[in-house]
Amino acid sequence: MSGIPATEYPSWTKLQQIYDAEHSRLILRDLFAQDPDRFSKFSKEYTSTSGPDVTFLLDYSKNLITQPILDTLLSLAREAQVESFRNKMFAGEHINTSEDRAVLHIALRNFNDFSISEAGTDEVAKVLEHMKVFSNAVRSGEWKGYTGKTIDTIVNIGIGGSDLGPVMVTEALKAYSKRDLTAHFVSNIDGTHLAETVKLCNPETTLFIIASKTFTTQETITNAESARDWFLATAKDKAHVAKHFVALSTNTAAVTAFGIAEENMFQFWDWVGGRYSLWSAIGLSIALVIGFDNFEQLLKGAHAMDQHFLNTPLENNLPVLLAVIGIWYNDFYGAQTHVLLPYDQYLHKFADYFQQGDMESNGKTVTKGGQRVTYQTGASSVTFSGVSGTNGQHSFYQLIHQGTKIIPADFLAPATTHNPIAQSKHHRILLSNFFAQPEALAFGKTEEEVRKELGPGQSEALYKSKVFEGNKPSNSLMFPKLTPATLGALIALYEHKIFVQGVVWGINSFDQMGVELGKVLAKNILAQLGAPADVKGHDSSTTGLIHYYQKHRQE
Ligand SMILES: O=P(O)(O)OC[C@H]1O[C@H](O)[C@H](O)[C@@H](O)[C@@H]1O
Repeated sequence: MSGIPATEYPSWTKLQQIYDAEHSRLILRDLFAQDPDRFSKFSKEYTSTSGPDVTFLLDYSKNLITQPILDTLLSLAREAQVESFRNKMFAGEHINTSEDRAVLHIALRNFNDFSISEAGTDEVAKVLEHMKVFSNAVRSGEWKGYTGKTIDTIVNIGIGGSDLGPVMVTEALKAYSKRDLTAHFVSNIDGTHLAETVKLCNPETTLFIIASKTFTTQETITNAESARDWFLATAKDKAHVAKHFVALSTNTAAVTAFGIAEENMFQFWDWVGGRYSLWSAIGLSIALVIGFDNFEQLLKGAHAMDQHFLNTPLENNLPVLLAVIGIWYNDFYGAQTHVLLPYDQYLHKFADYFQQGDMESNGKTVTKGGQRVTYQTGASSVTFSGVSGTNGQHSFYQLIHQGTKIIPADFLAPATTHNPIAQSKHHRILLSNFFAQPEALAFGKTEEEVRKELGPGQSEALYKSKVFEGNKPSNSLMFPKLTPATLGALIALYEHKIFVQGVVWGINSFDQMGVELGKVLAKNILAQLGAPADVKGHDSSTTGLIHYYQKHRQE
């Protein structure tokens, strides 16, 4: 985030030279054969030094790197002043320069460990207490709906960062959930999302949580207003809204104007980016589903990872290692994609979540200094979403194994499952795939092996089609069990990875101007949808599409 183009660092030039001279010789089969200690050299175990016990193993030995390459990648990080910018973030400096804001999601899980002089950071504990009292009251049944019934359903209405984090975490920690409280998440402006959700709700026992940092997001406010209409169609009296609607926001004026009392508003601050907000009041639905104590464990697990990131030399710093290895593929191998592949059904939304985290943070073409970059950013950004476990193997892995593209992958899995059904037979099968896939990707299958396997007399085309070139890189990350604290640490690990990449690329990882443009354009068109004559100022394609809609709509 220095704003200096990455190409100006001496290590960038050196990496390009190394790539040009050596990449054809960087063959994982050979690298492993040459060095029996490769695994121990290129893997690290993380153990938390504060808070709840969290440990995991990061194996990065199946990457197309040697020690000199890794050293040069780390030099690049040093030249880009990653350490200094990391310290600035933790100190509350306004590193989000385009919006002149601090970037302090780390303050939300800091538990007064280190002091930060930014307005609002002193209020974090108060909001956490508010969340605790409220979530306990709802979970215990003490908080009643307008007819005196206990709340049994919550509906979080939010989009982007005000949706994806709570969705991902409540799914990931379902094993810790309160079974008699059902949670729904409505994000899409498509009325179908709300309509299908309220079909499952009883207005007397449903609590709506309106989650929006700005409280101006069109989708969220429209969904919230329609939810309120749906509720009032039964409840009639507007005074009942207070028992069934709460807000999570930085915008008190807009929340009160909507009709939600200030005491039912959970505050956060402009230094919390939307895609980094699950640790804030935006996590209220998480606290409701898994209980406040577990929510606190999530925060503490993340805080311990923050300390690791802050205090560990770069060569042992796990977010930094993931970041620079990602840069190696993105900027020197030209990789367009990076996949997150959790072998854990509970983590089936993990990639969805980091799609926003990575792509909205680092999908930028200009540096902080305003120069257009000449290299790829937002790298490792496109993730395949919605899959976990072996499901992906039966859909898109073919392209990773035998396609023409290089797609680096991160495999994640727990050693122990929360659901050891059939004496953990399922889990052993799952994990055997977790071990087998990175191995197959790295080492492939040679033509010689295929010929031996198939025997003579087959067509040449068949022999060739069964060859796996291998040399496809991956990281493997294994943890004992998916606990709230472990999940917190994993999320923080990837958050900091994204931060480090942004610093090296010289971009601002904390604004999202691209998203803003879409909002403005849609608003203009919305005003023109009435009649064909209103449709003005568009290209012939857009005009044609709007005219087709106007001809065929039935409202
Ligand atoms: O929480 P809100 O203010 O409603 O914003 C919701 C989302 O809006 C936009 O899409 C931003 O790019 C996201 O970062 C944000 O999470």
